[in-house]
Amino acid sequence: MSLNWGYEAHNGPEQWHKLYPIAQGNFQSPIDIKAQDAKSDESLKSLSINYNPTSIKSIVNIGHSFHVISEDKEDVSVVKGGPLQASYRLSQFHFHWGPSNDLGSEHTVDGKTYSAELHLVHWNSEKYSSFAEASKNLDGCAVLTVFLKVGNAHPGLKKVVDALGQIRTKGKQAAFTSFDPSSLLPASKDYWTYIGSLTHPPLLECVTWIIFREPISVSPDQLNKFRSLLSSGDGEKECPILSNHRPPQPLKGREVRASF
Ligand SMILES: NS(=O)(=O)c1ccc2oc(NC(=O)c3ccccc3)nc2c1
Ligand SMILES: [Zn+2]
Repeated sequence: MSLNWGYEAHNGPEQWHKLYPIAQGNFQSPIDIKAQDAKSDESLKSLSINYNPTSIKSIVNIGHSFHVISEDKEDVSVVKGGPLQASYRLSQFHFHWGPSNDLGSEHTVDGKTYSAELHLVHWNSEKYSSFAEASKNLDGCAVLTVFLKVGNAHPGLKKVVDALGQIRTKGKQAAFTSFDPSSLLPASKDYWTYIGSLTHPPLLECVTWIIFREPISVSPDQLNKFRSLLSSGDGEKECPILSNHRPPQPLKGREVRASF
């Protein structure tokens, strides 16, 4: 496998360990959450999520997905509380999806897949000075995760989906401002949490995962707009991003806690 890892048979999740041996590590993500094995933990505080729409700046096609970039030079959009021992700064958010609506999420719940999964990526700005530095540490990152269940169109997703036409090909970037990521969170803040990794290379084991139990809705048309993004660059043969989800990885004895 060359350095350009992806999600196809020749460069996908089953090949990643050849260049990234940590892929076979003991704290890999995603996982299948077995709801009845999750330990209800009264000591888990409620999450304090404070997002400021002014921190959201741009949207970029990174080839295997798209990122909505948050300005992270200061603590403007942050999450703390819950399982976190520090304040974590929002760096970017993105989604994972599949070729059809019956799969696409990375985490699963009792074997159930959702149509897509939102990751809001944060890094510990109390201890580290950047995502890159934080990602080298077990307490470096926190990812808030929301499942997307196919059904009605989600109003909060509309602005994101409508911007995808401006970043159709790999490397394209567009201004994307005054967006409140909180509009993508479910009403209930019940969550599961466990220690794991980034779900694609460099697969670093630096993430406190916080996964909301309640999904938000997404319409088939909105999902098709995700799939209309191209992994190919301008002028190249068009190659749509139909799948960018890693399958669940071995739990290796880790505990999953529930806030509810
Ligand atoms: N699917 S995931 O586990 O949420 C996941 C997986 C791999 C990731 O690599 C990065 N890098 C940056 O955000 C970054 C931001 C600024 C500078 C350098 C890197 N975020 C990731 C999230
Ligand atoms: Zn992700």
